[in-house]
Amino acid sequence: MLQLENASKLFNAGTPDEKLALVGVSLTLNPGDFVTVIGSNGAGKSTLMNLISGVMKPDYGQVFLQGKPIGDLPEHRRSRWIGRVFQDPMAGTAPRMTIEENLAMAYSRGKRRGLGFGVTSAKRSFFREQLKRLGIGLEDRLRAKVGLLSGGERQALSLLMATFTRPDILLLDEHTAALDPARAELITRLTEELVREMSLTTLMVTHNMEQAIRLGNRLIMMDKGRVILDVDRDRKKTLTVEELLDEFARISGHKLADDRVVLG
Ligand SMILES: Nc1ncnc2c1ncn2[C@@H]1O[C@H](COP(=O)(O)OP(=O)(O)OP(=O)(O)O)[C@@H](O)[C@H]1O
Repeated sequence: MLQLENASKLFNAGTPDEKLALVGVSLTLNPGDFVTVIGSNGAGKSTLMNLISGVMKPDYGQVFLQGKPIGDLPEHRRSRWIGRVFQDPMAGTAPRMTIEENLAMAYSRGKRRGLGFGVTSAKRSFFREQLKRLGIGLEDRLRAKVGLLSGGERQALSLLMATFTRPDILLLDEHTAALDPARAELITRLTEELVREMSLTTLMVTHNMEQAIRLGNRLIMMDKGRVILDVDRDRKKTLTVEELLDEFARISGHKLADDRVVLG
């Protein structure tokens, strides 16, 4: 279980650029929750992800994972429990290393020290088996350099690397936004499959309203550093994009200003 308790983040305190990016956000993700996150530009979505993953610490409030405070732990210490996939396919993998070396690196996360990044034959067959699940033939290219893969292939690999150690929390940061529609659809399908098979507790930021409604069991809406609406499974089942946007405007007092919005 992940909990944010009254988490706030202030940038450039005491300067003319001071910005309260998160304002006392309290949020609980129950085991197996798959929560989609939408909001205006600058609403605080990335900051929320950064506080959870440990890229930055909250200025006030706390983050708890399985009941333990983790707000002071750096990102690398949290990475054994928290997997993250970014929008940029270049971000999650090491381009000069091979597919199997990348996988070995991800695999060693969260394991006891001393196991190293080495690729043993047992690991290799495990990796091959995992890659097969993606259904895009990467299992036959274990020794290919990751820099040679297409954006979609890299993103599929990043997704696998972020999930195959079964993290307590999976953070998806607009992870399909930089892909063409066909590849975005492939990554979305893989995401749904992996999350379902492993019952991963997932938080996914998206600019695609239709996707935000269709995926997962909860949807949260953010505006000006606050969570302004938390939509449950039942309401989500019947919600339309139009109703979602109307609801946003009703609660926030303004239209959803998202320059990358995709209605569906
Ligand atoms: N490192 C930083 N230094 C200063 N201000 C920042 C920093 N990171 C974010 N901000 C500001 O905090 C606010 C929230 O930003 P954040 O990136 O979390 O929003 P977002 O909801 O992810 O926006 P978008 O959808 O446009 O990517 C914005 O006003 C942003 O300019």
